[in-house]
Amino acid sequence: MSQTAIIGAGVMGETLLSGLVRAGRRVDDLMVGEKRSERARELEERYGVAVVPNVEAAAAADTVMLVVKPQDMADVLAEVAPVLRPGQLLVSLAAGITTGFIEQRVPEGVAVVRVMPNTPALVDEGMAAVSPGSHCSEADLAEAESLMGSVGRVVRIPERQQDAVTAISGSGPAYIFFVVESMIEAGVHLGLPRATASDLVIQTLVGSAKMLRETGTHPTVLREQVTSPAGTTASALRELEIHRVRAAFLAAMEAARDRSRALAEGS
Ligand SMILES: NC(=O)C1=CN([C@@H]2O[C@H](COP(=O)(O)OP(=O)(O)OC[C@H]3O[C@@H](n4cnc5c(N)ncnc54)[C@H](OP(=O)(O)O)[C@@H]3O)[C@@H](O)[C@H]2O)C=CC1
Ligand SMILES: O=C(O)[C@@H]1CCC=N1
Repeated sequence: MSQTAIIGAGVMGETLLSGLVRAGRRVDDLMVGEKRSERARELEERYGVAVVPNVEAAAAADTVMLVVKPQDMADVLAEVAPVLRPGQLLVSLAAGITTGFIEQRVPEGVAVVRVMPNTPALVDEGMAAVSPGSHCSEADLAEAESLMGSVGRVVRIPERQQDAVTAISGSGPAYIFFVVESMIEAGVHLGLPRATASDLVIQTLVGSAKMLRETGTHPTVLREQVTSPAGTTASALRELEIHRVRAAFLAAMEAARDRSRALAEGS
């Protein structure tokens, strides 16, 4: 079995690690590169995985997953590049960082795949979009897809779409949680106990998501089915239109897309 290293075990790195373990990857075939010793101890205790210096992880692994912040990527690549060799696969999960950025900093012949994951991977409902770099074989791409497929769905996309994907599915869970928070607060304003409001909103979200997935019906049709003439939903939706919520979503996602582009330039 090939060895996989995860460099950077924060929120997303640990999500991936836990998913790979749940999916049956042998802990002996996994390792983590981390710099904080307290965090290293925590991960060793929680998963029984070896936590080693980045250089050791990069030298030993067949596949190295880079899960550090975009702003730390250049430093980490400078640290591990001297031990990388042709035939290894680098899978970057960092927002904004292009395969070209990585390829310029590692030895020629090292394959690079760019991935945009999301946090629902924690419950095996992740959405990951993968794009090959310029020296990437079908087998490399398949390995990246297999790793990400352990924690959810995977799609292949051209790299030029990655910034938009980051704005939609990468950051997307945060928008959904923001809507959920807002609806719970509204329920509290309307006099419901917080726990009741929370239950109502979460089940409404889960039920609606399941309808979207299982019926395949367009969201506009599903929304219209809820909206009785001169009814309660029509009154609510009119307020959302007056407050330009649709336009706000567009502006928000354009801002996320632009931020992803800027991260590639190191800002
Ligand atoms: N969170 C999310 O929803 C998503 C995140 N991503 C991407 O995943 C990446 C990680 O994000 P996230 O997990 O949220 O961020 P975190 O800050 O939670 O995790 C980054 C981890 O990298 C560690 N780290 C920093 N420098 C080094 C180094 N030199 N060597 C080893 N480890 C290092 C950090 O340690 P320390 O804390 O000690 O600095 C931290 O544990 C980012 O590039 C982000 O764009 C992509 C999609 C979704
Ligand atoms: O906010 C971020 O930059 C990361 C990338 C996508 C989700 N979280």
